[in-house]
Amino acid sequence: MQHFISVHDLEQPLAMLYQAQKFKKDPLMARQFGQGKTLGLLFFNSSLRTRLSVQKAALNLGLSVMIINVNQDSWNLELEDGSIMNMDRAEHIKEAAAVIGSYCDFVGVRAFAKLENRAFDYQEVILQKFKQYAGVPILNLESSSLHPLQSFADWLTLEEHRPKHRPKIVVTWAPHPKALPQAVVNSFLEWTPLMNAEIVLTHPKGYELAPKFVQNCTIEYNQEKAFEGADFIYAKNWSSFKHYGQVLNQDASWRITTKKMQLTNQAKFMHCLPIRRNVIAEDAVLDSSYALHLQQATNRCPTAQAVLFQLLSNLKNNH
Ligand SMILES: NCCC[C@H](NC(=O)CCC(=O)O)C(=O)O
Ligand SMILES: NC(=O)OP(=O)(O)O
Repeated sequence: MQHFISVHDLEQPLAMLYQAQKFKKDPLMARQFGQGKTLGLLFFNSSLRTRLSVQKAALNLGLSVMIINVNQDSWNLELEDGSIMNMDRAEHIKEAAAVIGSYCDFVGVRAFAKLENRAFDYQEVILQKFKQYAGVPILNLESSSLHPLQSFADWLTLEEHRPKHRPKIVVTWAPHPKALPQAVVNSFLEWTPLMNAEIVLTHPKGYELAPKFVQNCTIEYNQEKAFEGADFIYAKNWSSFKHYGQVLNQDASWRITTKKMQLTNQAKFMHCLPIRRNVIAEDAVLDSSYALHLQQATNRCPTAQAVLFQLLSNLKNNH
């Protein structure tokens, strides 16, 4: 694995899962593996879990970590080729990526969708330019359209709670006041073929996702019907893909409640966090024994560690 941009970069997904399970049991089992190597982490957007879990995973492997909040701590970056840079952007991504690549052995990048121009967002311009100009492996810390580190932690969490039968996983849209990216839900759907489960996606009309992400799931517009017999409820808000970046409704009847959870097969509740309480899901759901959101967050460490371990192994083999 040279880069970790999406699930498609995994050469042996099951081996990665086992590696994450091993790191969960014994986080320091390879504590010198990364000695002398440096991981750079670049954030164009806010983060709590990704920032801390990747840092923790790196420290467990003996890596050095450097973090920068781009646009706040450093210079505003120009992304367009050939632009005349006489406005507010002081540095071009070509130079910035090359410089960072010369200081770091690999680089993690978080750059959310701006939700203004669908084609631009889905081309993953920032990530691709880093890949092109940094000259080192790139790690996706949530890009415009994908969040593979989250999906990997979700997969580990699902495996820890897998019922004896083939589970039914329902991915449900839930209301939110702001326009959010589609990255988490796209990415989760992209990882579901690894999960040996029936996947049902439920959302209001107008919230259809990009066709390439919904090939392995059934779409059910009636949320209550979708919940019947579910073993896992994965809640997430996203803004419209079709009417790109728009909030089409904030219909509170889509909120996850204990009453709705009773329609399921004693389903576990999942969310990637951060979550707005009593908007996406009510307190009683988040404070219940069937809520897995904190376990998902915990699992961000061993899964990130497995990814870093694999990238490091590849680096070492190539030198
Ligand atoms: N990394 C996990 C999710 C990040 C982002 N959520 C947010 O921006 C929530 C912000 C808010 O609730 O105001 C998203 O949906 O992609
Ligand atoms: N779930 C997740 O990626 O959280 P952060 O946005 O806080 O990193």
